[in-house]
Amino acid sequence: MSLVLPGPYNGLRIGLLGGTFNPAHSGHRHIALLAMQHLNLDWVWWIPAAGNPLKQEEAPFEARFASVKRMAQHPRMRVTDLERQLGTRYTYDTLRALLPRVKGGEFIWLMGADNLRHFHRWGNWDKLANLVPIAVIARPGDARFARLSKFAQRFSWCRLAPADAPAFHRFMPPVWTYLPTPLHTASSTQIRAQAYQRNPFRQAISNPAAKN
Ligand SMILES: Nc1ncnc2c1ncn2[C@@H]1O[C@H](COP(=O)(O)OP(=O)(O)OP(=O)(O)O)[C@@H](O)[C@H]1O
Ligand SMILES: O=C(O)c1ccc[n+]([C@@H]2O[C@H](COP(=O)([O-])O)[C@@H](O)[C@H]2O)c1
Repeated sequence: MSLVLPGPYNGLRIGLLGGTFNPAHSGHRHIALLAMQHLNLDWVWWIPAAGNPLKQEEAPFEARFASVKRMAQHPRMRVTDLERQLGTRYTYDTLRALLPRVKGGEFIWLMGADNLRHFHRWGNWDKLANLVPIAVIARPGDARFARLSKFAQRFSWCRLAPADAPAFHRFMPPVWTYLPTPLHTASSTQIRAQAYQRNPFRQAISNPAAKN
């Protein structure tokens, strides 16, 4: 199967920012910009999830994709429907399908600190950590959940200091870092809740009350 990639990758360092993006917001852009800066990324590829295995009641892919397009306007950011093309939902499956097709590129998985807390519930989470370096970016919330997470404990031995993270390429995964960057409070849940208060009928497709 041929894959339409969002841009060049050979010899380049690319951050992969997967997300449900229901909708994309300025917090996502904030972490994409910080990751670029702290990890010396050439590009950030935003990957709207085909369907997050741990979430229900997502808005249609097309609407989420369009919201990412608006938020990712930057000369070194691209949006891709890779998961749609690959037919994958689990990140492990996405990366296993993608990485062999983009040899010559250096890829880093980007995620907010909230995802560390439940990372051990992701499909093949420990094998996933063996596929790519992972950069975790600070997010408001109780930092203990990240610090005490199964992931942080299991992989404590291969955690790099933030200053060493631009040298990810010198290490075989598993390797990860936690970037204690300035915080941004935006959240999709909050945006959906505000939209719902303004007009409950129009928002029925992603009623925040249905999430928990
Ligand atoms: N304000 C933020 N600061 C840091 N990371 C964030 C922030 N918002 C989202 N992220 C990260 O961006 C990625 C995609 O997030 P997602 O699309 O789930 O947004 P969200 O605001 O967390 O959504 P929801 O409120 O619906 O759970 C995740 O890795 C998440 O941790
Ligand atoms: O593979 C999994 O089991 C898995 C579970 C939860 C989330 N993910 C991925 O993690 C990324 C961020 O998810 P989210 O819910 O924070 O938007 C997105 O690309 C999801 O597809 C992946």
